[in-house]
Order: sequence, then C-alpha cells, then structure tokens
Amino acid sequence: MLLKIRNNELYGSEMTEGREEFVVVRGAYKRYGLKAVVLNGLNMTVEKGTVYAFLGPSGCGKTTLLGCIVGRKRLDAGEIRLGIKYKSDIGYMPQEIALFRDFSISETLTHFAWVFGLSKQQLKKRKEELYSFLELPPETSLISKLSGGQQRRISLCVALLHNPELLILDEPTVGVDPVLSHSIWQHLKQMSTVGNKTIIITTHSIEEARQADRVGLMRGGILLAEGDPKSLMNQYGFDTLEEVFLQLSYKQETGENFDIDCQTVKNYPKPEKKPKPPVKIKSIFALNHLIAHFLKNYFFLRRNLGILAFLLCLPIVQCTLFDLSIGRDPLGLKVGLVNEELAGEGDCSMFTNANCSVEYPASCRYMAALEKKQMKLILYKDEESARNATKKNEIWGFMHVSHNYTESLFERIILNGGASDEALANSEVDVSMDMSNQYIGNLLRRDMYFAYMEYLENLYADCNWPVQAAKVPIAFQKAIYGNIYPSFSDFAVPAILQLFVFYLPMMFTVGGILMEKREGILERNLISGMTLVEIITGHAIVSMLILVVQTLFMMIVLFVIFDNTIEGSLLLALSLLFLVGLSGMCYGCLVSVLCDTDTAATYMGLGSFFPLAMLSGMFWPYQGMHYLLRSIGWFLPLTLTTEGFRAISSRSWSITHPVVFNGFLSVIGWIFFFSISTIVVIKIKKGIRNIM
Ligand SMILES: Nc1ncnc2c1ncn2[C@@H]1O[C@H](COP(=O)(O)OP(=O)(O)OP(=O)(O)O)[C@@H](O)[C@H]1O
Repeated sequence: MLLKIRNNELYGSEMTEGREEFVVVRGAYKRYGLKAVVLNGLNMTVEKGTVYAFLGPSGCGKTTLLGCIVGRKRLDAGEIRLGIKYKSDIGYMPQEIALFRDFSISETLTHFAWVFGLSKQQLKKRKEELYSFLELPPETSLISKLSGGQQRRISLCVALLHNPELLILDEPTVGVDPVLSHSIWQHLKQMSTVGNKTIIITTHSIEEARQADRVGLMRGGILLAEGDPKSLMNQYGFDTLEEVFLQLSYKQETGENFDIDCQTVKNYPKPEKKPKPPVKIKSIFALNHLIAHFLKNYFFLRRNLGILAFLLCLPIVQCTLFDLSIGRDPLGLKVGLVNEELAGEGDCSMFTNANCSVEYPASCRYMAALEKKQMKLILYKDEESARNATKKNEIWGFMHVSHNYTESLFERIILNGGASDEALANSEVDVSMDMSNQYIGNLLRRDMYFAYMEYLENLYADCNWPVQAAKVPIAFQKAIYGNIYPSFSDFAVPAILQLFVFYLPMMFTVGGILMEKREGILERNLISGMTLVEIITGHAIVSMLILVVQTLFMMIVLFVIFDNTIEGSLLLALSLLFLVGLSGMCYGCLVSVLCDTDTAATYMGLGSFFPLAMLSGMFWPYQGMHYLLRSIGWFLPLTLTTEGFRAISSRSWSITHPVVFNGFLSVIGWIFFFSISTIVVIKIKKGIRNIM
C-alpha cells in the first residue's frame, strides 16, 4: 500500500525555536526495481545539536534513508540538505560490524585514524576519551575474539573517532548490556548538548527512543510523525510512544489522515535529473587514504602469515612441480621383445662382438641402442605371451625379430635392390604397440626410430660401408631459433608463466575485495570519504608488489634453477609479464563486482580458467584448433601474450616485431576492457554496496 501524508499537522510538536536545521529531507522517493517503493515522499527535519531517534519496523526503509543521507545511495526524487559539505564530516556506524575481524583493536583504530586523517597525537587523545566511556577491552584484543556487544562498541568507537559534526548510528545498542547502553545514550546526549553534534540513531527499541530529543516514527516509506517524545504523547493523549506509534499505524492502515493511493507506481515521480548526493568527497585522491590502505594490507598479511607464505610459496612450488613433472621424457617404459635370434631366451652376452659379421646378431646392437634410450626391454619366448602381457598392461607393446634377421639385413644392405622378398620381410622388425596413450606411444615410436638409425649407422661404420647411406636423406641443420631437439617445457613454460601471473593477482584481488564487501568494510571506507580510485590504486600497488616478488621467484625457479630457455631481453619479458599480472588484477576487480559471493567468484574464476587455458594455445598449438575456435582463440587474454613471450624467450625478438608488439597490444587492450567493464557494472548496479 502506497501512502502519503496529507497534512503537516501529523508532524507533531513544533521544533524548538532558534535551532538550526541540520538534516532536512523533503519529498524523498526511493525504490528498488520498479515496484519495491521504500521511501514514499518522506519528510524529515533534524536540528543541529540534537539526538534524533528514528523508529520503525524492520524493512521500513531506515537504512535506505541513512544511505541516501550519507551519500551512498541516490534518491529517485526529493531533496536532502545537510549542514555539512563533506563525507568526512560524518561518523557512520553501519548495522553490520564492518570491521576487520583479524585485526586487533589498536590496528583497527590506527587504520581508521589514517582514513580520517588524524595525527598520532589526535588519535592518542581520542583513544583515551573513547576508551573510558565505551569500556573497551585491551587494545591488543583481536576483533574476532570479542563478543558481539564489544564488537559493536568498537564499531561505535570508529564512528566517533574523528569527532564528526554529524553522527549516524544504525542500531548502535543492539546486543549491548543495558547499563552500557544507557551510558552510551548519556554520552551521545552530552555530545549533542556540550559538543553541539547532531546525532541520528535508528532503533527498534521504543523505550530507548524516549531518551532522544526528537523521534521520527517511520512506516511504509513515510514518517507518520516527528517530534519530541513528550509532546507526541501529549498530542495523541497516550502515556507511551508505543501507543502513539500503534495508533498512527492503525490510522495509516485505514487511510485516516493519509492519502492512500496518492503515489501509485504509475505516477511515481520522475524528475528530469536525479537529486544530487548531499555530501561530497574532499578530493578524489588523498595520500592518507592510500597509507590507510597499505596499513590495512600490512596488518592483514602480518596477522595471516599463512596466507602470505601461501602467496609467495605457491608460484615456487607450482613452477618446481611443473619442471619436475612436465616436459621430461618418461623413463623405464617396459617394452617386450620376442627375439628369435636369441631363441626367445638368453641374452646378447653369450655372443662375442664380431664387429661386421653375421655371427653377431644385429638385433643385439639394436637392443643396446634401445636400452640407451632408457627403454626397459623384457624378453618373451613367443608373440602370444608378449601380446598377452601387452593386454594385461605389463608392457607398452612388443617387437618381434625373426630368427634370420641378421643375414636378411646384410642381404638387404649388400644386395640393395636385389634382395629377395623373404630377406626384405625378415629384415623388418615388427612392432605391435598399445597406442591408447598418445604421448607414450609416440615417444616409444620416436625412440625406436632414433635407436634404429643409431645402431644402423654404427653397423655401417663397423662394416666400412658409407655411413651416409644408413641415414634418412634429410639433414636437419642447426636450428635457426631454439634447439634442434626442442623440449616440451620450453613450449609450455611461457604459457604456464602467463597463467600463473594472470591468475595469482586475480585470486588476491577477488579474495581481498569480496572479503571487504562481505564484511561491509568497503562500504564503511567509502562512506568515510575514501574513493574507489584510491581503493583500486592502493589495491593495485599492493597486488603488484606481491606479483613482482612472485614473478621473481618463478623466474629464478624456471630460468635459473631449471635452466629453461630465455634468449631475449629479460626486461621486455618482465614488462610483458607485469602487464599480464595487471590484466589479471583488473579481471579480479570485474569478477568481484559481478559476483555477490565467494562461491560465485570461485565458479567464475574456475569457469574462465579452463577455456582460457585451452583456447589460448597453451597445451597445444592453437594452429591445430578447429578453424572456428582458432578465430576466437587469438583474441583471448593469454594467447597473443603467450606467443609474444615465446618470441622473446626463444627467438630474442624485440618489441618492434609484430608478434611481440601484438602481445603487448593485446594485454593493454584487455586491461582497458576489464577496467571499463568494471566501471560499467558498478554504474549499472549503482554503487559498490548494491553489487553485494
Ligand atoms: N539493494 C537493495 N536492492 C533491493 N532491495 C533492497 C535493497 N536494499 C534494501 N532493500 C529492500 O528495501 C526495504 C528496506 O530496507 P532497509 O534496509 O532500508 O530497511 P530497514 O528499515 O533499515 O530494516 P532493518 O531495520 O531490518 O535494518 C527492504 O524490504 C529491503 O529488502
């Protein structure tokens, strides 16, 4: 039901004459979505130097109105005028604790002292004053170890720290001992009378509200009445405020004294321009805010040494594991051999090596060459048993050498084109493989070919035949770039580095921002006058500092300890990595504004990791992808940068080469894309708080 106050008589008693109006709200409208109207033409006046209690049932819009007053939310229509100009003149205590749970009280107050720009002496003085009246626990106590009531008192202490002109407290006494609650009220009243501070308190407790100079009774998006408690009770002829509120609520229900259908969703006011926030920030960038941010990270990491160790050790462990486990040739692979020349049993040691003679089985030479390739040969009597062993997965396949292999081979070589069909057939080594594992199957095949060529060349040499004739007539000359026998790790290292450097800052950013969002700390800092620019700059600096150390560790492990190839300019390679890290951080910012919870962020992080890794040509050259995917793949954040890094590390190309240049261009483009998307999402969701 949408309601509007018909006349001003309902505003109860007259305001005290001569007092300056400090918070004036006129015709305030605010809705979430199209239908959920929360403020419905609300009027409210708070005088300077008074305590104003804001009473209303849960969900009636108190927090929304306070959000509009402190400049975190925008009214849809109406006006708010304040006796102050800047956010930093407001002390705001939100409903949630909004404190760093890992910090001690002293660390918390130091952080907020920097946020408010207090000097050491000012902080010391304020601490002394606030400690005595708020009965705070020892300074070294951790926030997480305090009771709910104690935490609320610290939160109140933070709001009071800079002695603000306007104090806005959202349910400050919930869970606080009644005696202490009374003393807090006394202190607030003293602040208003002696210090001329203006205080707005929301509360559910009608009894508590009686202590205020004025109360506002809110229900259904409007103030039903406003005035000093005694006058309100006199005016309506009741002994308690509760009865007054009940009476006004009945009247509101029945429409008596209120226009019931005045503001339907249809004629909800739509001014040409949205009302401006009533307070401004002092400057878009202040050094003390940046220091507050650094201090916060320092305290956090000092309190969470496990997280710091994880952040620094993860890249070391990952790179070490990568180099120890990936790209190396598998050793000791078992392959069966049915060698009829050895009558299916025995070994080559029973023959004396007669250099170039059919007396010495050529298969023994081949066996020796195969074993040099770290293959483990297992002899079988016949093909049947070798096949069964393959089927039982005891060996990766088997080779079969016929009983007259050596004579046939000699005939094949000496007679060349004139060798008999039988000799040609018997001089072949038959291989039956388990090819279910592509990598192992191909590696074994490669080693069988290479070992064969090696042993054949040796045989030719021993027989004084031209060794050249034993070779495949393709001569691979020294590689122009890279090694003639390239290793898989040289192909994979640039990709792995990019992946780590992109995802480590992303994780750190998402973790940090979501934690602050969830706890309401981000909101509190923004209300205290910090800007998003300061918060993001501070975060970027800390995140990049950690990334520099992480990258250094990774480079040492990969290129110094494990000696992976880095031929080109180290500075260029590091610059590219730094930009990739920055784009990872920007991606983290986007994820944290898009996602409301850690779980959603984890899904988004993991969900993007696999396509990014696969389509970026990291595990397989992207030239091998389906042509449709290839046309997308090059566009992804890590594809061109990986190619660029490969070009620097193994080809020494400079920034002027298009491959390297495109890598830089791509990452800079992605940094812009992620940053602009983050700003757009924040704008669409209308502020950081609403994106929770
Ligand atoms: N960001 C938001 N998006 C959509 N609806 C919202 C949002 N914030 C608040 N609301 C809704 O607006 C209404 C008023 O919320 P608000 O927090 O202002 O109430 P409140 O009077 O402060 O309640 P409480 O006393 O329980 O804190 C509630 O129905 C709430 O669900």
